[in-house]
Amino acid sequence: MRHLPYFCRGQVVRGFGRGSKQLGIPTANFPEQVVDNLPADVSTGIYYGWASVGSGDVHKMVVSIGWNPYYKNTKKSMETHIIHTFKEDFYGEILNVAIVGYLRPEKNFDSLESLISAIQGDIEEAKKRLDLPEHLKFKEDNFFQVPKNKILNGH
Ligand SMILES: Cc1cc2nc3c(=O)[nH]c(=O)nc-3n(C[C@H](O)[C@H](O)[C@H](O)COP(=O)(O)O)c2cc1C
Ligand SMILES: Nc1ncnc2c1ncn2[C@@H]1O[C@H](COP(=O)(O)OP(=O)(O)O)[C@@H](O)[C@H]1O
Ligand SMILES: [Mg+2]
Repeated sequence: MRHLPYFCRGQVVRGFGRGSKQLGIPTANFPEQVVDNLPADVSTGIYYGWASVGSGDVHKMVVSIGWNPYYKNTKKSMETHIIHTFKEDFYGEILNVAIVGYLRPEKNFDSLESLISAIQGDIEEAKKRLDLPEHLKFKEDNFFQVPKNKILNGH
């Protein structure tokens, strides 16, 4: 496993629309290119860390990297659930993430309910761990100090 933290940003794209509708847990999906550029030593699995949208506030997050065995995806995805209630969707905006810790490997489940409760467990565990000083410090990292014009008008 790579030495964390791992920082990355990219545009939020559409996935299969399952996160909100089937699970009640929306996940902001990164484009294929961002997923393909993950270092080989960032293994698939469920991680936690910090995230912000554009130049917005930094929130706790959980992120899933892999093939979603429950849904048997054929393409690897990287999906971030931000632990915050947003007023509206933010497709097309830049999502900034700092992955600071690993929770567990991806698993298959025998029901949707079991998948949902596993994810809810991940969220509770992430909330606790992110309060530890060793993780809390990354909330203030320079990575998140992005000037507005740089990220809104792009690249
Ligand atoms: C914290 C977290 C843990 C997850 N764990 C698993 C898992 O163990 N197995 C799995 O098949 N999918 C897992 N998922 C992925 C969900 O299946 C996925 O978010 C859902 O299919 C939504 O996909 P969509 O963005 O394409 O709509 C996890 C997602 C999150 C946010
Ligand atoms: N707390 C949140 N965390 C992640 N995405 C959120 C959140 N609140 C709203 N969203 C929006 O919901 C979208 C993800 O919903 P989801 O059902 O997973 O659809 P998709 O399959 O298109 O990724 C995100 O792209 C974002 O615009
Ligand atoms: Mg999603």
